[in-house]
Amino acid sequence: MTTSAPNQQPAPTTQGDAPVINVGVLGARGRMGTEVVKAVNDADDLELVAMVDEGDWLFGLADAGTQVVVDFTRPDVVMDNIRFCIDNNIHCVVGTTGFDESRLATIAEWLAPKPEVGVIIAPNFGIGALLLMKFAQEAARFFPSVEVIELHHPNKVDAPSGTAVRTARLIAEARRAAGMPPAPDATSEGLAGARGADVDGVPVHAVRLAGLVAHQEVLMGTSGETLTLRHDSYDRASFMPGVLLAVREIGGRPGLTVGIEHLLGL
Ligand SMILES: NC(=O)C1=CN([C@@H]2O[C@H](COP(=O)(O)OP(=O)(O)OC[C@H]3O[C@@H](n4cnc5c(N)ncnc54)[C@H](O)[C@@H]3O)[C@@H](O)[C@H]2O)C=CC1
Ligand SMILES: O=C(O)C1=N[C@H](C(=O)O)C[C@H](O)C1
Repeated sequence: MTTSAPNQQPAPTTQGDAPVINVGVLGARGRMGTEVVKAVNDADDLELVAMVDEGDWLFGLADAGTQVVVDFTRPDVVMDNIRFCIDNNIHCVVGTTGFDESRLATIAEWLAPKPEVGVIIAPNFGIGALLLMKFAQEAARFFPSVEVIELHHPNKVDAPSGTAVRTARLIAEARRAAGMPPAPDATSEGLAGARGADVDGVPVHAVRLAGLVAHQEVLMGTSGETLTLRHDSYDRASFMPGVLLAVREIGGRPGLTVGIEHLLGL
């Protein structure tokens, strides 16, 4: 691990002729953090310089010469982490959930005086999940009815998932753009929550089940037919190509980027 003075971008090391990116992982002992540590260690062009988890000193990131932080922590701590990274000129690839418009606006304000720093907030790094969102957006205008079901492991801290919220919002935007009225629904809820959470007019249902990792279905319906789109992450390795892509690209993408679909040309 290398060290450098805080508040300065460290000089990159090299792997052959290619510069090596110094990576720090926040939430390094968690389910996703552990997988990121493995993926970074396996990549020739990346060097793991800092592993930080709850109770560790954030300044360790700057002291180790971190150029890009990957954050998989918790919604209640992630904003402080991002603030620290921006203040210390460290690019930030964030997979942690819990971002609404107000949080995104705050990050944009923090970034304003730091035009060279990049923050990528990605609700999902899985290629299949991103394609599902894209297909759902495409299909939305053809189906008056739509519901989202997300299914996850029971240790997940939040509900609904960040991916489900993003998917529902993208579908709602596509419906509005097509001038569609709200989805038909004559049901009155006998028990609160029976129809799921309302995200921008789209019902979102959250299932928590032992044995699952991360899964999502979008159900669409019209007269006499339905369309079901489903994505399954069976292993957290599924998120790693997207995470590494963001780590490699963020240096060339200053400012705030939401989602990695543009990095993939989607
Ligand atoms: N964008 C994506 O593709 C994905 C996002 N996620 C999201 O990532 C987040 C983490 O998920 P998991 O790894 O399953 O959770 P986890 O609970 O296994 O890991 C979180 C880790 O963060 C640590 N932590 C807590 N506070 C911290 C702090 N202040 N500084 C540093 N570390 C701290 C915890 O000790 C723990 O080790 C969740 O918000 C989850 O929804 C999960 C999978 C994929
Ligand atoms: O906590 C998880 O596991 C996941 N979180 C993200 C989310 O909330 O969308 C991404 C993926 O669904 C796995």
